[in-house]
Amino acid sequence: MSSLHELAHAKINLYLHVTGRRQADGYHLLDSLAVFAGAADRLDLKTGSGQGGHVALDIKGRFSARLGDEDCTDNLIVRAGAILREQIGKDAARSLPDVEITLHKELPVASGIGGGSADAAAALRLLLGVWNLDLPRATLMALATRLGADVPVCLDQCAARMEGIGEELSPAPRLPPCGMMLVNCGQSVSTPQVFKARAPVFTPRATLPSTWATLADMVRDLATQTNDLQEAACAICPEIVTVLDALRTAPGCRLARMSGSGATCFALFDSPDAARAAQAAVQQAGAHWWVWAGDLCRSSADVRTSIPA
Ligand SMILES: C[C@](O)(CO)[C@H](O)COP(=O)(O)OP(=O)(O)OC[C@H]1O[C@@H](n2ccc(N)nc2=O)[C@H](O)[C@@H]1O
Ligand SMILES: Nc1ncnc2c1ncn2[C@@H]1O[C@H](COP(=O)(O)OP(=O)(O)OP(=O)(O)O)[C@@H](O)[C@H]1O
Repeated sequence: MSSLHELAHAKINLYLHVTGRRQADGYHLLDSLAVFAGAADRLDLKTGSGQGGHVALDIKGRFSARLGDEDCTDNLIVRAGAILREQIGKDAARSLPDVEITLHKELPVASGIGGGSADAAAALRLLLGVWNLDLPRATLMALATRLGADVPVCLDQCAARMEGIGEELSPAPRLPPCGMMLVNCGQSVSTPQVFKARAPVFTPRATLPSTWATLADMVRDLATQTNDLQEAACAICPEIVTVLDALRTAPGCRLARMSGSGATCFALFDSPDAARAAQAAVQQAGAHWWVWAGDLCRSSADVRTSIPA
């Protein structure tokens, strides 16, 4: 019996422009810069004795109750297993070992930091390894996109520019040293509801450099960009405004903004230590808030993934 582990890091949208809309299915076309924070869920996998590639899921951790009531067949981790079995076909799937996955759910659910997507991507990485599957990268990316628009970027967990509906990935500018704080007020926000509620205007694609040498350079550029979902999310969940106020007035905060479709907001600081130093002040503004401070993953060396390039 082998035991494997993967971290599923939080995805943060430093900016998010809605640039258009896809005719076929109404999905929105995006231009976004996704980065990954040290905050993460953890997946532990053990192989079982049976065969057929069944994925049994047990959920623990701070936010497990948010998923506990749901039928695990809907969980993106179980769906990742199903999509891989479907890809290789029924006959080949029959000989796959069954697995038991424990999800330690430490990221808030439906919160704009792609926790479910990161879990799905981590499950794909684990299952590819334990089932010894060698899928072409393009096939894997297509499967990931079927699981969710955020899943492709979560496969590598490297900072990337996301375009298309999120599945067209290109390298991000080189990131400067900095620290990050994440705050979630505890209210789940539905991604489709936020997309539906936004004003029907589009923002052009951003112009990005190849490198940001300093945080000041990055903040100067980010200040000219927006999260086009922030206004709609604030209307649905007004406590986001309180969170943003607390972040903006925190000592050392250089920029504060909402991530994804909310409600989680992030703030950038000069260093992880500067972010951690401001944590208590922000927590005071909302005792029930989830507040995390630390590092941004700045290169692939900061995350452990097992997907070949
Ligand atoms: C807002 C972001 O978090 C930015 O990174 C993502 O675009 C959302 O990614 P996700 O949660 O993986 O989204 P999905 O599960 O694929 O889609 C949820 C719903 O959001 C809307 N949706 C999502 C992505 C997109 N580019 N356009 C959309 O309109 C659709 O109504 C869709 O039914
Ligand atoms: N493993 C999982 N973790 C979190 N949510 C999951 C998981 N599996 C299924 N879901 C469902 O997916 C939905 C979105 O969850 P998630 O936490 O990824 O949202 P999000 O942070 O808003 O994502 P995004 O930033 O990609 O929009 C939730 O409503 C939840 O019920």
